Formats: sequence, structure tokens, C-alpha cells
Amino acid sequence: MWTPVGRGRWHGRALTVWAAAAAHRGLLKPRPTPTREAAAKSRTLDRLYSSADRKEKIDLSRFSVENIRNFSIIAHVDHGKSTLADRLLELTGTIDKTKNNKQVLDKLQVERERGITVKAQTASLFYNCEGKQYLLNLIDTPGHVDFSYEVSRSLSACQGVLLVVDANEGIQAQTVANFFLAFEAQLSIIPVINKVDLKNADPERVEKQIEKVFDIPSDECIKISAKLGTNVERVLQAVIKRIPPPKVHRKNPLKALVFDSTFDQYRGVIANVALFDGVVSKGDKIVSAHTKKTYEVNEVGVLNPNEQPTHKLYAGQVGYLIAGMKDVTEAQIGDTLYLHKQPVEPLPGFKSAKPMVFAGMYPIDQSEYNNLKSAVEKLTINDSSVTVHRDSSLALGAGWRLGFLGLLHMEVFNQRLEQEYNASVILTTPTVPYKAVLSSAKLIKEYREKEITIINPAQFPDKSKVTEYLEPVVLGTIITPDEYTGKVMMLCQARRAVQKNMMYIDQNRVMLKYLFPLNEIVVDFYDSLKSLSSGYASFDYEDAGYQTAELVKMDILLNGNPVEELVTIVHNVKAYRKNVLAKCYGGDITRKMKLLKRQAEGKKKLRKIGNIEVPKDAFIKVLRTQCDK
Ligand SMILES: Nc1nc2c(ncn2[C@@H]2O[C@H](COP(=O)(O)OP(=O)(O)OP(=O)(O)O)[C@@H](O)[C@H]2O)c(=O)[nH]1
Repeated sequence: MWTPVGRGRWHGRALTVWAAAAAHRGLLKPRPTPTREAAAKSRTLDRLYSSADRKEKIDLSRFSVENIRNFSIIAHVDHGKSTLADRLLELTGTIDKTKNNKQVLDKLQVERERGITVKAQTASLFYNCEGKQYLLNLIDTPGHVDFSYEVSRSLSACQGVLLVVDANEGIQAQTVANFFLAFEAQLSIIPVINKVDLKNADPERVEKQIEKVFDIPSDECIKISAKLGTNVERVLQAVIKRIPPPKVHRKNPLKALVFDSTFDQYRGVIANVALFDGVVSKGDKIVSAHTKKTYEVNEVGVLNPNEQPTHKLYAGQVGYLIAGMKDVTEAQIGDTLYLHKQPVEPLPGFKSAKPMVFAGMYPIDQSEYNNLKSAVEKLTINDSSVTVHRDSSLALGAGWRLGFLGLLHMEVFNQRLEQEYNASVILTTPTVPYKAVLSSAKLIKEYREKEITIINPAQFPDKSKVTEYLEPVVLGTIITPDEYTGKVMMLCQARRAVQKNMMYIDQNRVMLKYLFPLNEIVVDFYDSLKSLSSGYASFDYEDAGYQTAELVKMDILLNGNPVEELVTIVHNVKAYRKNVLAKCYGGDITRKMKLLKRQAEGKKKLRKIGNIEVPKDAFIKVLRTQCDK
């Protein structure tokens, strides 16, 4: 077992803002229309899935537990996970080999348009190795930190991972974060150095980095080109040799973990399950440990990569199950399913995702409230990392306050609502979750607790009622070529960050660790980091609790009245009072009088505007402008 560098510091779910900031640039702006390439890919996928829509049932009983391998592909963003998945699907004959197979497991429209994976996708592959037939269950995961909840859940269904590292870029911040997710889950880790075909590839340097940072001997690395298919067969062989089969018992009563699910308007909930014990088949009566409701199983099967019904699913296998769950509240990710007559102790499930940013969401038109409610409920089945609280606003009506893992996550959720549910929404300016320790007995009674979390800035309690305010902090990891270290450090200091660690991962690359206030990095930190390092630095962060902070509520007044929808919480800075006389050094008193008179006239003009009614459109425009900045 390895003892990787700094392991003790890496507790918890690692999160980065890789694209949170990048996404912020495009937040709520019209998205580019799909490129020709995306449209062509979409057509290819449609053909692919319909041609593969074979309805004969596969008999999975021939795969004994020893012949099953469950693994995820994890990596820093763009290091080639989905491309490697394409080659593995081709090599095993799961899909036909054509030039058009590009990231075929990225099935969502948002994924094809943006060229990123946002949902983990499962595919079952059948592979013959040394005369034995193996069933390989592969899960392709997203690389962006905003979707790391997908990665950690996927790992619960696996015994091993392929840790893909780009042969040119080397270890990046998310490589480190994903490694530790797999390491803490005690999975077998196979390092795969990808893109060796690139002119600037330096696989030997990357091997050394892997040895230094993760303590994995360099002879365990497999060097491949997922694009060209070079050495990909060796990856499959390593999966069989180095990843153990699942530890399960088929003779025990059924114990199935729901690790993901989607909602189909005709068939209800489609649950992705990993069978820890037992067998399940069509017609079985099963119970949800979460709701205690009983259902009859209508269909079981594997994803190949589209749904392929099977007679049964056996312990050790990963597949899907449809059991007539029509209500969205019935489908809980992390739930355990068992046979009606054989109750079992439920599996531990998953830790809930911890939202990093909150924003208000309202229908553009209040008459759309119920449709939007149903869309949000259905989408959160497929994206369980979003938290939902009901909320309302004077100007925007009834809506919700939603919690996301980052701004890219927020944008993708919004885009999926539009594309998959035809829903149009207005989102308010995002905020991080602050806390306040209350001193006011009245407020403590009202909230029924002393320490409250503020997810809506309009509810920020006044300083006179509070002992202290707290802000969320994160432990950030930055990997940068050392020529930019000075500039990176200056940027971190400007963002109120405190340095915690620094180490060289090779001769000219530095890994820095800083404690950051979350609100200092959530918006544009990543953009600044990328621009000062010519695009070479990468960034990742993980939750590190809260620290005391000087916070103030910044109201925006309209004719003297605060506007609830535009309130923000900011770190306290000295107030700047505009002194119109500041530039009048001595001199003539009449000049000063003239300036003061002009200022008074300006104020009068403002008052003249009176108590106007601000149309809702105006709010929407202001909120959009705030988000676009
Ligand atoms: N030259 C070269 N390019 C590759 C190789 N593998 C992947 N790429 C390219 O790298 C880019 C990213 O590949 P993806 O497979 O989408 O990467 P990913 O890790 O799945 O990306 P996310 O899911 O968004 O994190 C694409 O443009 C691929 O064509 C390779 O072996 N060689």
C-alpha cells in the first residue's frame, strides 16, 4: 500500500473551481448554437443507439463473480477519459469501429455542445482474455470539480480505477483530487499516461511525477494514445489482472445499491444499481429501504451502452432496474433495494453533497410555477447534488433557493432545465453560504438554533443581533510551472489566502496549498490564475470549514428603499464617502459653494423620480447584468 504525499491533509470530497470561473464568463449569456461537429456527433449517436437497440435478452449467469471487473475512468479535465472509453467500447465490440466515435458516452445535449462530461455513464463490456469471457463494467466520470459528486458516487460501485494523466500536461490539480478519492475508497489504481502521440508528450517525466506524488512505481504506468488506440488493449488486460473481482455473495438475500437514477416520463424512475448480494429478476417484489414502499420489478438489464434487458442481474454486476416508481420522491440515490420477503440491513448510502453556491431560481412567468417545480424535481433525480428550498421574492414571485457545487454546475443545471424540460428561468446572483452566531434571544427563538446558515443574503441578520459572522473556507491546490510561482502567490495573497504548503512535483513544477475564503475564488479566481500563468496552472479545492469574518450586507437602494433581490454580502472594507470637495485645496469659497449646490441639485433630481413601480423586466435585466459581469 502506498503512502502518498500529504495524505492526511486530503480528507473529504475534493472540489475545484476549474470551470466555475470559466463558466461564470458565460453565465446566463446566450449559448453558442451547437457546432456542426456537435450536430454531426448527435446524429451519429442517434444512429448508434438505435442500431444497438437489440431486444434479445443477455444471459448474465455465465459470468461468475471471478469474471467481473467494475472500474471507473478518472482524470483531470480533458486528459482523455471519454476518448479512452470510446476505444474500450470499440475494442470489446460494444460499438462498431468508425471514425465518428467521439466521446460516445457523453449522451446529454449539454455534454455534446460543451464538449465536457457532466454525468457519469456506465457501460457493460464483454471481453475475452486468455480464453475466458469477462464482464467489465466501466463508468466514465466527469473531470470538472463541479461534478465530483458524480465521481465519488461512481466509485462506490467499483473495485478499481484507471487514473488517466495527459503525457504533455502531467499531473494537474484534479488528478490529485481524483487520486485521493480512489485512494480513500481503497480501490486499485492503474495509472494510464495518455496522449503519447503528442509532439510535446513527455511520458517519462509524467511517470516520475506519478511516482513522486502518488508513490506508484513507474513500471505500473501504461503509456497509451487513446486517440490512435495505441496500447489500449494493455489497459483492458491490466483491468483484468490488477483490479480484483467484487466481494459479494450471490446466495445471500438481494442487496442492491442505487448509485444513480434518471426519470423517464413513460417508464418512471430508471435506477442504476450495483448488486452487493443476491439476484434480482423481472417480477420480483422489492422494497426501498428508504421509503419502505414495495414495487414489482418490470425490467432489469445492463447498459451496453444503451439499455439492454437481461433475464436477471447477479451480485457483483452493475445494471439498471425499472420498478414502476412514478413519484420523484421515491427515487433516492444511495437507497438500498431488497426482496420483499428478505429484509436486509441497508448499505451506508452516500454523504450528501455540500453546496458551495446558492442562487434564487424563479419562473419567468408565475403561471409556469408548477411546470418548473415538476422539472426541477425530475432533474434533481438525475443530479442529486443540487439542494432545493422553497423561496419567494416580492418582485419575482414564488421560486426556490438552489444550492450547487459551483457556478459551472449552476449553469449546466439551468441549461439542462431548458433543453430537457423546456423550462425558462431567472437566476439571482449566486452567493456562498455564510453563517452567523446569534446573540439576539428573539432570533434564536425564531430560528430554533444559535448558529444559522445564510443562503439568502436578504436574510442576513444585523450586526447588533450577532456575536460573530463566519465565512466558508476551502483548501486550494494549485499546480503551476515554477516560473509563475511568484505571480500566483501574489494573486493568492490578494484573495486573502493563507499559504499552507509548497512542494516541487518535478524539477520545474510546483504544487501550492492555500486556505482561501470561498467567496474569493468562486467567481473569477480561476480566470485570473489561467491568465497570469499563460493557461498552465490548474486549481482544485476541497471544503475546509468556516472562519470568523467581518461581513456586511450591501443593500442597493432604489429611492432610499433596499431592494431585496439585489442584496449581496461582502467582506467589510472601510466605507468610501464621496467628498466632492476633496480636490479643492484651499482657494475660493465660492467655488466650493458652487460644487455643493450642484450636488444638491443632483440629489433633488433623484428624489423627483419618486416611488416608481419597477417593472419585473427591469429586475431580470439587472440580475442578468450582475451575473454576466
Ligand atoms: N492527441 C491526442 N488527443 C487526445 C487523446 N485522447 C484524447 N484526446 C483529445 O483530448 C480532448 C479531450 O478528450 P476527452 O476524451 O473529451 O477528455 P475527458 O477527460 O473525457 O474530458 P472531460 O470529461 O470534459 O473531463 C479531445 O479533444 C480529444 O480528442 C490522445 O491520445 N491523443
